Amino acid sequence: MSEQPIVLACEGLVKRFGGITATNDVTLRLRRGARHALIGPNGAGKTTLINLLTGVLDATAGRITLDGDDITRLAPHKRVRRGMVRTFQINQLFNTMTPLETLALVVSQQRGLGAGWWSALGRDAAVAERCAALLDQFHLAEVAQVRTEHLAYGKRRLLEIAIALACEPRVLLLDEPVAGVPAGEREEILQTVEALPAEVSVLLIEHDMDLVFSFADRMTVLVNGTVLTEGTPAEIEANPEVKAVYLGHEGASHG
Ligand SMILES: Nc1ncnc2c1ncn2[C@@H]1O[C@H](COP(=O)(O)OP(=O)(O)OP(=O)(O)O)[C@@H](O)[C@H]1O
Repeated sequence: MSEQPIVLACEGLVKRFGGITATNDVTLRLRRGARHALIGPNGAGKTTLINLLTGVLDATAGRITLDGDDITRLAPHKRVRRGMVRTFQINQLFNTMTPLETLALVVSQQRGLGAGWWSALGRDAAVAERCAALLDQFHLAEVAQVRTEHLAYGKRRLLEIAIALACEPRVLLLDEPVAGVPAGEREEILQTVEALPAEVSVLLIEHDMDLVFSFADRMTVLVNGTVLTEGTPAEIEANPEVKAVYLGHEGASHG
């Protein structure tokens, strides 16, 4: 893994909100095909960092590069076009659409078919095939025609990841995929996340330590906006500083 080139990097990234430094000199490097987790207690600055990487927030200082190109000041949609995609919470989805319609919209948009998405699904075999493959991959085939507002919560979270993947990302920022998902529906999401395409570089932000430790081959621990340490899951688990930070929180041990 260490031989793989760096796809996404931030160097010395800083974000201040008035007197609060939410991101403090953060350097992070994501290699091609990475399974990298970003963890940290509540308020550590994970959401702020994701917002900086995606361009929702402007950095106060520092630099972000994608495939070596400086994207620090690039608009969010242009970062998506360059292959960096994040998952979005369900409340931003079209609730009255079905998973099939939603994916057809994203896939046809992605292929430059624009507003002709619905007829594209009927006429364009490639769009229909891609939608069918995504529905299959994300365990959504049997609910493909069900309006999203009627889907079980776990299925909605799967649809969120399917939508992100429909954008053909090279870098996927996976934002708390199992947050709020009932126990009985978690396994399906864990399996699906494990089965994401190997060539896609994934940065996972997650509180669930079972998922983090089963998924990640590299971890960065953020505390008070600062990188406390970075390492393999074994190194992170054995690190007394990490343990101390998590005491009284959700616990950095798993299983
Ligand atoms: N728009 C803002 N204005 C002022 N302060 C902010 C803003 N956004 C975040 N902060 C502060 O920055 C710090 C980091 O917040 P952030 O939401 O990034 O943490 P987090 O690690 O994502 O937390 P959680 O796991 O609870 O979601 C917090 O102290 C928060 O209060």
